[in-house]
Amino acid sequence: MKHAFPQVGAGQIVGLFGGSFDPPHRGHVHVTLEAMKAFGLDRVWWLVSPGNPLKERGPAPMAQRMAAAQAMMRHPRVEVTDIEARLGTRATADTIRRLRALYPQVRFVWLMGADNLAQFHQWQDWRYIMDVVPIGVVARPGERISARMSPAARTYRKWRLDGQARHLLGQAQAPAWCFVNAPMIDLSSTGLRAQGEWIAQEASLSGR
Ligand SMILES: Nc1ncnc2c1ncn2[C@@H]1O[C@H](COP(=O)(O)OP(=O)(O)OP(=O)(O)O)[C@@H](O)[C@H]1O
Ligand SMILES: O=C(O)c1ccc[n+]([C@@H]2O[C@H](COP(=O)([O-])O)[C@@H](O)[C@H]2O)c1
Repeated sequence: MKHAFPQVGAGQIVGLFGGSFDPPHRGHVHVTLEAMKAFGLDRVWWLVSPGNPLKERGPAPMAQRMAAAQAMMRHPRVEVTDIEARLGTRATADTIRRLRALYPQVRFVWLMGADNLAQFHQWQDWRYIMDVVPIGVVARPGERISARMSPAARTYRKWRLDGQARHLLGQAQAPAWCFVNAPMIDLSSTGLRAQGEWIAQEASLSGR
């Protein structure tokens, strides 16, 4: 039986990779695999968001994005979930509060691309997030400098783990964050939407 909430053993390190996934693309898969390897994660959960609080445009319907994400990300240690819709949370800080209460034995790590670190100080309760979960940031084309110079990176510069210690991030006590310069993939959902690739990609994933 498929459980509504992912099952995970005590003591496991779970990377939370939140996104609109509108549509999902190979960049998301790449970040997931790089992060799993770099930060010593046991599992990654893709949190398909009901809607980014900072984006005005609402995403495509959840069922469509979930189906496409499940087809795109097939890996035994990665789970694609609509848990935020089930919990009724949208802001990441609220999701993390709820997940920590639901899974007290699990160590969560928040994962994101460098563009989100550049904007992180605009997120609701962003300091709470920094203070309770380690954060793994993966390089994204064109975003290296803006991320490193961002208010969040500067405020928390003392707690940045050196790249060489990245495999310790999953076990680190927050605040702790790490930026990895993995090889980058220059893909975005915006670009795919502009090319009308959403429909084409969905059709090819579902074998139509
Ligand atoms: N090519 C990429 N390289 C690194 N990180 C990425 C890449 N694409 C997406 N991400 C990260 O994946 C997470 C989810 O991103 P999202 O679903 O918004 O995709 P996106 O391509 O950024 O979409 P959009 O163009 O609509 O903003 C974010 O943390 C984002 O930084
Ligand atoms: O909590 C916030 O205020 C907040 C603001 C912007 C983005 N987020 C989260 O960041 C993740 C990436 O969002 P997106 O739209 O860039 O894929 C997704 O899980 C969003 O819910 C969260």
